Amino acid sequence: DTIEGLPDTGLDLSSWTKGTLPPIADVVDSNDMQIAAWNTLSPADYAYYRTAALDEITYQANLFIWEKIRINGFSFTDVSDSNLKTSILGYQFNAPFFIAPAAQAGRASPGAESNLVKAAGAAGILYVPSISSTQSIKTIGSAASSGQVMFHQEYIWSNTTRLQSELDQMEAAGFKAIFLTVDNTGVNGIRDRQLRFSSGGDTGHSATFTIDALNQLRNMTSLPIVPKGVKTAHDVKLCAELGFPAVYISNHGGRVVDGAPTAVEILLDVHKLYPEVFDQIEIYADGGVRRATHILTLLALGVRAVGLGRSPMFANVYGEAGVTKLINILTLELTTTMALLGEGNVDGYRGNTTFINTKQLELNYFGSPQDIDFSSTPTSIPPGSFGGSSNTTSKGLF
Ligand SMILES: Cc1cc2nc3c(=O)[nH]c(=O)nc-3n(C[C@H](O)[C@H](O)[C@H](O)COP(=O)(O)O)c2cc1C
Repeated sequence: DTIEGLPDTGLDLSSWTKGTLPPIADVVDSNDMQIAAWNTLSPADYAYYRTAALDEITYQANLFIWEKIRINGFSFTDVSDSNLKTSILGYQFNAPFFIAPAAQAGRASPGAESNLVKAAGAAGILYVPSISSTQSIKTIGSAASSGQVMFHQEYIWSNTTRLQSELDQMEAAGFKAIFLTVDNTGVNGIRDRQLRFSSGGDTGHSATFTIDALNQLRNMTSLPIVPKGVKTAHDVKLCAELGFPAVYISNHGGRVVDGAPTAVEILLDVHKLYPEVFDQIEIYADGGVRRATHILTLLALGVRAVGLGRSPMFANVYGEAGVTKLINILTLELTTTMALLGEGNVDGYRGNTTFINTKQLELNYFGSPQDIDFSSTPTSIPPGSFGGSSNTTSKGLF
């Protein structure tokens, strides 16, 4: 039997009591974290995290797109060394995945966002708190360990006084960049599970966020801005042309436009239509990432770093220890999978489509397998250009 439509990997719930936190030792992967949260949280809190827009077609597509992709592994290579180090906007982190902005961490644990800050800081990975967090910008910022780099997410509020004040608070609290979410154009998506069980989301999103407004906003902060929630190849190209240092491909975990393509499909479109973009701008992506294989697939398609939305929120039912366990699970899955694929260095995967076969998906998405030129090398921001300290440039080994 599957729970919540997730793959059946043999999790035994027979000793669990509904409404009680199960032993953390029972959790062996990110899907188990979701099932532990489903078992523990109130229906309202669980629905708030789990919900997605309308018929949840995009939510499901995010989770199951990976089934249409085959991963190629190579023998006869030396995989005795492992390296996951990844620069994001010129800052060094220990893994190619980060904790994406997701609202209201306090629904899972009284430690709320601070738990995520501490787990990310100890592991040396990036956390990007949401502006709709339980805790304040300042409280989240002050939970950081010394030298820990965080970015902050922001929405485009129609109230520019609020917007300016929040951007100023983020800068003052030491955040190094802004992920500006551009997919809630005036409104949130309509989410049935939230309507049935939970309370409404934030309001006050600007419905007039044109390129002129965007240019005004760029003058409101000295921090680098990365548009998040870009969901067509067209807008990826536009962000490169507008001179952003990076762009974040995301359908918001299926919570905004039901029917929107997955990050994988958008990336295929970018390869087909605007392959030069990979040499111009850093690309981040998220949606349905639950396994190391999902991360490596996105890297092979030209992504620099991959976001985790729901999984860390679910893991937070165990507090900081849960988030740490989730990070450790994904790190071990990554180093194991990379060794088995014959390339122990994460830089060897970026933009290297030798590792993936997307023909079945291309047939499904474009009507026929494409002759896409996958030869471009994804870009990374040069050291120091956005205040970053150390940085490495990616170079494929194949
Ligand atoms: C409960 C929840 C709250 C979210 N809140 C925000 C938010 O405040 N700002 C934002 O840019 N994205 C938000 N997102 C979207 C995530 O940043 C991310 O794009 C998405 O969750 C990735 O998909 P995944 O959950 O399948 O990993 C939220 C997602 C969830 C599940």
